[in-house]
Amino acid sequence: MVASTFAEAAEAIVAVGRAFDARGWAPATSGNYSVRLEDGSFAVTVSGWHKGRLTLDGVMRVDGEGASLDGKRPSAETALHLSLYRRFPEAGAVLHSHSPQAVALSRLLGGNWTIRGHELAKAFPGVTTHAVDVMLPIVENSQDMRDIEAAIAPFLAADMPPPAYLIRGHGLYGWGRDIAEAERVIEAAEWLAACEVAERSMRRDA
Ligand SMILES: CSCCC(=O)C(=O)COP(=O)(O)O
Ligand SMILES: [Zn+2]
Repeated sequence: MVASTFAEAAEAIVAVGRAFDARGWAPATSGNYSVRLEDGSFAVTVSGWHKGRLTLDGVMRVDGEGASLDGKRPSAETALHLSLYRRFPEAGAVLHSHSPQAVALSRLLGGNWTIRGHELAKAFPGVTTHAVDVMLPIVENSQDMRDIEAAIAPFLAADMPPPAYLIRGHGLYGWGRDIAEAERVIEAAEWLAACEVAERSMRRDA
């Protein structure tokens, strides 16, 4: 993990918001992004901003409990970011996208999502071959972040934890050692979700 200053993190978060919005992964005011800072606090998006139109003002600092350090209101989903940082001390960034393909897939599947036989799975940290199943959990949505944290906790506690997870009817969470790695995880999961949805519709039509 490369420790960031707040200024570096805020610039990177603004750039991620533009990139995700350009790809249709941040409609309306959806999505949120965070980076672990060198002093142990976290840079996170301010709640309610359109993530494609973020400025440095739309990024703020919270402590490890999610308390605002600058009077701004952090993302409503800050607790989900912080639980990932607690579980993975090496994680330097957490990103959350709301794409149509990830949300559609989460609604189509009754259980978790197993990615099988895809070369692109090698974009996930630690995956070195297509010949391995990568399971991304899908947990139920809730307006109470404690419900989502409790639902994902057993998966994150596993010896081989997933590189990302989905919240049903809501979106995708991915993380990495730094924002570039977290972005790669989200990009791979989003592409794989689009592929899965396309494949299922082709099978249905065949
Ligand atoms: C209209 S988006 C609903 C809230 C959400 O899911 C999200 O990702 C954005 O919430 P935030 O408080 O981080 O702006
Ligand atoms: Zn969300």
